[in-house]
Amino acid sequence: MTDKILEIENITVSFDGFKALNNLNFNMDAGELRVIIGPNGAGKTTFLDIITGKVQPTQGRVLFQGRNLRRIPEYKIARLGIGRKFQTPRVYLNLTVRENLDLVCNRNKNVLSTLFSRPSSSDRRNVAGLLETIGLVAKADLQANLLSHGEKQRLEIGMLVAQSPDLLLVDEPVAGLTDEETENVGELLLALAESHSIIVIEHDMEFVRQIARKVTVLHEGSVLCEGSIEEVQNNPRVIEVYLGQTPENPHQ
Ligand SMILES: Nc1ncnc2c1ncn2[C@@H]1O[C@H](COP(=O)(O)OP(=O)(O)OP(=O)(O)O)[C@@H](O)[C@H]1O
Repeated sequence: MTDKILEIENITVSFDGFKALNNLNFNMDAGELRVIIGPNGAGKTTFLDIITGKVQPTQGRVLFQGRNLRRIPEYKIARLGIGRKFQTPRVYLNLTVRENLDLVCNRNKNVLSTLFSRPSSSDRRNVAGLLETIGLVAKADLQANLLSHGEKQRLEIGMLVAQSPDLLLVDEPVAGLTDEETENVGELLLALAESHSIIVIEHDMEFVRQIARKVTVLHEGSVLCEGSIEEVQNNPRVIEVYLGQTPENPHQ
């Protein structure tokens, strides 16, 4: 048994010779909430793609709970316990919040039987608990198209959690959200982090400060540095990469 939920060893991903990931090494303990930042084109999305099996590495390997994911198809990796939340919410807009959650809580049944049969008492408990967790109890019977963007994001995170993943991958969850919605999503992720391992990719530094314990900075397909938000923000190489210039020498 390993206490590492994820180990990424010497991963390179080449697209026609261009290395989107370049000899990248990364690992994460079970139970961690890790935030990944990096300038545009640093390789953040590709990093998630190699974990979920959407992209196969040119070189290197990904171990999830000690298991090599090489050549395992995307849908099987999802079943092993890796859930991914994309940037734009993918909820069923014509269903209510509760129906959306019912669907995933009953994912072994088909859509029609889920909608037209009475959910079992354990399913009801699950859905009630999830509604509570995502803060949408009062909106449970509202159609999802009437939710705000932030509420849709929270609903989709709830749908992901309903599938009981061991590792949650969350891609820019607060892009386009108001400050209040951003804070709500942050609180939700912090609550989920008590019982899940989570990787969040994010640009919004205010949000990163709200949720981050440990931050990994990607640059040109490799890990530039890791540490607390303060360590990372004060790292001269990070400053250089973000500003695109060498920081001024304070002694000059
Ligand atoms: N399928 C592909 N074919 C060719 N190049 C690609 C492909 N996917 C990504 N890239 C390139 O790889 C690099 C890393 O892309 P990636 O989307 O992973 O970066 P990112 O850090 O997520 O960027 P952003 O913050 O802009 O979303 C970029 O230069 C991108 O153009």
